[in-house]
Amino acid sequence: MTWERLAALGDALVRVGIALGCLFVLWLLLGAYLSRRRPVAYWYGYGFWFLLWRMRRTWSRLTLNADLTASERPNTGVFGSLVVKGRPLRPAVPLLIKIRPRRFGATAVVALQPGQVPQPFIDAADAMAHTWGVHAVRAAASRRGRVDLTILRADPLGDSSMRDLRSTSPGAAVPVAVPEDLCAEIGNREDGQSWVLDLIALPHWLITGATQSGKSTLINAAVAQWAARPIALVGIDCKGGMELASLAPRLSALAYDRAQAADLLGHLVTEAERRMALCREHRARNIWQLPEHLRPAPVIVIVDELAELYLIASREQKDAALRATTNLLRLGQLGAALGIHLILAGQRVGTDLGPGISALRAQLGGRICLKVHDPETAKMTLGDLHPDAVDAAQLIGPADKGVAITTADHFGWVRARSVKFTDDDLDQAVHATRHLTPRIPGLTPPADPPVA
Ligand SMILES: Nc1ncnc2c1ncn2[C@@H]1O[C@H](COP(=O)(O)OP(=O)(O)OP(=O)(O)O)[C@@H](O)[C@H]1O
Repeated sequence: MTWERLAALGDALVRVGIALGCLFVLWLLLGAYLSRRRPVAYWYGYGFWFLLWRMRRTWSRLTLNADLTASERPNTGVFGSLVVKGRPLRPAVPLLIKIRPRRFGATAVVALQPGQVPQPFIDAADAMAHTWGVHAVRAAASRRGRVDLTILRADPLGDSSMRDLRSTSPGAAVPVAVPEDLCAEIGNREDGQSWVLDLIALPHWLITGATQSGKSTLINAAVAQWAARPIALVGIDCKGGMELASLAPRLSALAYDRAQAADLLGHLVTEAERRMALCREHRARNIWQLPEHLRPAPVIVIVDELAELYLIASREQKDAALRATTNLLRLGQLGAALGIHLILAGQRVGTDLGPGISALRAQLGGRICLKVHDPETAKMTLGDLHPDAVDAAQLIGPADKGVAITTADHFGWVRARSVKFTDDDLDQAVHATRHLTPRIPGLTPPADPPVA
């Protein structure tokens, strides 16, 4: 090869090198622009591929260090009279497959080795998040032999700015309720989906949270949507009506103390029995199977400070408390199919409220636990359905307003954050929809604002 040809080749190589360098710089600049302006596009174009590379590169070491491997041969041996157990010499690494990008991060599936169970993978979710440098990893076993991983690239709950939740325009009368009316979108879930209170899927809810944790904000965000639909809202606020008074114009009834609550709940039990007879007569298994012209309005009973119904200071209060809590339990048992739903909120729920509280809790399939001060409330709210969620609930900090652990479809539970819904938003929604307030037999709408 002559000197000229070598020089020409060198020249060409330098030009290719410069072109590649320019492309690389352009690629970096585009990445920097997208990461600031278009985070989702950045994730699909850049972030996810870095994560994929990182997951593939670290998977074997991660499984080894976190004891997630199986052994191809038994890892016990007999030496004389001793049985020795050790680390397998040839560990079998479970397969990491189906790594797919998603808006919120990624999903992947772990194919377990024979003899492995999902629990160690669920426990090691934190180790995975640290290794891959992501916000969180959730592991759930939905199928035999598989563990589904949901990888969250960042905390999607950081922003709780209010979106337009009032999909049904307030003021527009809708004559007959349909099941979808019972869904209220109240915020964002950690997996990037909307946080929806769906009273058809889960008819009754328990919401716990210390003072200033965000209970009212969350309930009000739901109420604003229900108010715009043909749904009766009923309030029980034994703190003298202080919390629910702002809903009064749109409430079909409001009780300010335990005796009034006992009467109100008694009327609702009678209404449940009337609906039951109606369903029986028309061979319907729930109110949604009734002909439209006969279908009664769904009723949502909102109880603020549940403990106030249970705690008694004197013998006279005992009778009212017993009536109120027995009626509440009956509604929990009968209400779901009859369109009577319970949203029960409180700062503290514990076994000290009496044996009735556990029976009531068993009827409340939907759970929301905001920041609570005592482990028992977190356990009472989540422990019976999702024992592994109790620790997550206790990690919610006092500054995490509106952040909660909540019941969720296929995950079992998920972290979520409600929208920031202001008192002005609520006033607007309540006043724009007051003419939609349905009449329920036996209930009288509140006439005037309560006197505390
Ligand atoms: N999702 C959210 N994002 C930001 N701030 C929120 C959120 N939810 C609630 N807050 C704020 O937290 C504070 C307390 O909220 P809220 O009144 O709903 O709490 P609470 O649990 O009902 O309190 P209390 O039991 O004392 O009535 C309010 O200032 C509210 O604006």
